[in-house]
Amino acid sequence: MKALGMTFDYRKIFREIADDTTDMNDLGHVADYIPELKHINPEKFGVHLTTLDNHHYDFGDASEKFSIQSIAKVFSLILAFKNEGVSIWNRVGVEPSGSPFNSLVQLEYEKGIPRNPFINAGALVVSDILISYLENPKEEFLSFVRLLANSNEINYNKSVAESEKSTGERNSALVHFMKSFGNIENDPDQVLDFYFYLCSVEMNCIELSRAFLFLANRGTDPLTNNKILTPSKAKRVNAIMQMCGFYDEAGDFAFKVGLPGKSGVGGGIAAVLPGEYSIAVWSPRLNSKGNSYKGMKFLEKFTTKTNSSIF
Ligand SMILES: N[C@@H](CCC(=O)O)C(=O)O
Repeated sequence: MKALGMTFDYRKIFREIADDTTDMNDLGHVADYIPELKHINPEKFGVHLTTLDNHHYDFGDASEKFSIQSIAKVFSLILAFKNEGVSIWNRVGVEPSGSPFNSLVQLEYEKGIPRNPFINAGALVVSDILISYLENPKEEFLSFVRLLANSNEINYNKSVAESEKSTGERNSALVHFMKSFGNIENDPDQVLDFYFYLCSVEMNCIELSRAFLFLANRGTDPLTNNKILTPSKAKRVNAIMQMCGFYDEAGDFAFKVGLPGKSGVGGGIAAVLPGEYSIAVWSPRLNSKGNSYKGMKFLEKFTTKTNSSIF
């Protein structure tokens, strides 16, 4: 476990891996099912690592904002779990789905209870839970992400949210279908609107790795001492990331990288090594499963070179 207590020049390692992965630069495609995301420069690449003792290492476009998309599902889960407690698990499961993030098939068999909070159906239920008890869901969610990242420079991208809304038929089908099973309490349009906005949040690798840092430290932000989650809840969030954080490629990510993490179709990946660091990578071209092509490979090489893994 861990990086075996060794000290690494992480920036040098980042450079070496970047040089080593130039043959992958053209592999994969930028997500285009959300029209606004088509415009991203596919060549972008950034990485940032934050250690528990406040050391920072970056490379490339680490300070450029991008659409975090499904990575936001970790923040919404944390906010709901923090406030709602274990009753959340009556409405959403914790099993890997083994199917695409926007699949409808399992929901029919499983009577409207999504497999986990990171497939779209599960994140829509979590959005519904948040709407039920937050007075101003959008404002409060954004404040929470800003608190985690220790930055007030984080915002929704309205054009991305509205663009996804205009092509969001499948997510709309998921909400209505779950409502028919009684697993959505609020107005489906309100749930969808909140969900599209939270997916549209823009952050850079520096902010993302900062926001995930408390998950590497048993639920407490090591730099502010802010207790975000209890150690037990932080453990559970990490376990869900490990099992369900990479669509139907979670097994592959565990096998090759060996860290709990979460990806998004904007090309971002955030991951943590408990007791040591959090890391965020961004490269917009996606593989056929919807994960960042180069981001996955980069992290595989990184954890191999630094001998760091939870296993
Ligand atoms: N907003 C995206 C999120 C997808 C993702 O990043 O996995 C969707 O619902 O399709």
